[in-house]
Amino acid sequence: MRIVRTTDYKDMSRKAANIISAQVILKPDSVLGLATGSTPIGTYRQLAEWCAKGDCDFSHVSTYNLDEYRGLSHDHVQSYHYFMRKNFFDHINIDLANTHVPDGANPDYDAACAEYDRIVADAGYPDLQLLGIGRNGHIGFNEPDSVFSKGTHMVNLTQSTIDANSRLFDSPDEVPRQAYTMGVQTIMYAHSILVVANGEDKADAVRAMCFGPVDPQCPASILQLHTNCTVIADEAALSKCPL
Ligand SMILES: N[C@@H]1[C@@H](O)[C@H](O)[C@@H](COP(=O)(O)O)O[C@@H]1O
Repeated sequence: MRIVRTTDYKDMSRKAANIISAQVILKPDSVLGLATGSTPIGTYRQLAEWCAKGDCDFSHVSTYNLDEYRGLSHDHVQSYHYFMRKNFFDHINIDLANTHVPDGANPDYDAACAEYDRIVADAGYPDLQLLGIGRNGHIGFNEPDSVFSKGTHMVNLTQSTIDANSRLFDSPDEVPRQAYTMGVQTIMYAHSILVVANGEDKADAVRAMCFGPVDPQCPASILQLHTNCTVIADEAALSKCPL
């Protein structure tokens, strides 16, 4: 696991965007695994800026998002389908047909999850998987558990995740209680992984991810076993790490 320290959120976002941009320059038909949350927004903005200048071409790229709330339509403003269009896809030259997000609108979770596993596997798994990290060490929506999850599956969100994500909804009651997420094993199949983290409220999770025991109680800790994983984090997020 490589750890890159950045001064602040902007610096983190630019460095992460540089790595994604290099991936796409070196392999124009890259398969990218993408994440939601507030952390990667700056990375997406930077990439969109470079794309507008002609420095980064997404026309042959395909994308697979980690997760989606169960029960939200694709155009619901809090859905991750909507989030990705608003924060990234609408601002780059990607073919929307090549973008994929688990189908939270399909109430049949077995079918929705099996279908997503199939298309991610058919794509050969991401060349680069971008990840944020939850305050409790979750990745995608893989919450602390007694085992590491495998393929795409439905999860019941923990109260701490519901509380953390409620800032994006009008009221906590509106936050969906369930989601579909790629499993930890699928995430580990990515050929390279890039984790972005900023702010003091991520410091415990970042310490557990990078220096704690590999334990499903901190799902991100398994990334220590990935052979090509880079963590880009600001001073505050790294403040509890023994560096
Ligand atoms: N499912 C997403 C995760 O993929 C994301 O990493 C996490 C942290 O979000 P933020 O970056 O807003 O702290 O939030 C959500 O739970």
